[in-house]
Amino acid sequence: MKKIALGADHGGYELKNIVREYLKNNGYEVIDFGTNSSDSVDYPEFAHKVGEAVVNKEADFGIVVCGTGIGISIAANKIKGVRAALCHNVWTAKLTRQHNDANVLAMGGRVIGPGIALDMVEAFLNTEFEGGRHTNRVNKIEEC
Ligand SMILES: O=C[C@H](O)[C@H](O)[C@H](O)COP(=O)(O)O
Repeated sequence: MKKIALGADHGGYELKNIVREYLKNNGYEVIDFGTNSSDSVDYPEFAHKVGEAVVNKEADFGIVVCGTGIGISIAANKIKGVRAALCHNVWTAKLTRQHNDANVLAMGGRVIGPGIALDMVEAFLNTEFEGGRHTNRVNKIEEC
């Protein structure tokens, strides 16, 4: 069973909960690092918890959500070994797995609706890294 780490600030809290219930209902194990209310919080805290869980292999993948997805993806990418991709559609959610071997999906709770978000989550979690010409590129990211 795939294990997914979730994190959000207040701007992503509602969408994060929708994603959590969807994942639980579809056979995934979920580690929810919060936030757990719509009270204002700072997104780096949640990005870092999710990122650490992914690089420490407590989770197979992470999903992070803030208002735009921008701040929380920037913060997640500060953790060495995290490749967080901010996506707004299924095409990019799929391609970032195939080409970038992304291990964290970032979304904007104030940008996209739950329908597209869940389709993106499915695409992200069920697409394999293609390797090949992309392997050197991903390795070069990790050398930085
Ligand atoms: O990139 C940052 C995120 O979109 C945050 O969710 C956003 O900045 C929070 O804004 P506010 O404090 O105005 O709710």
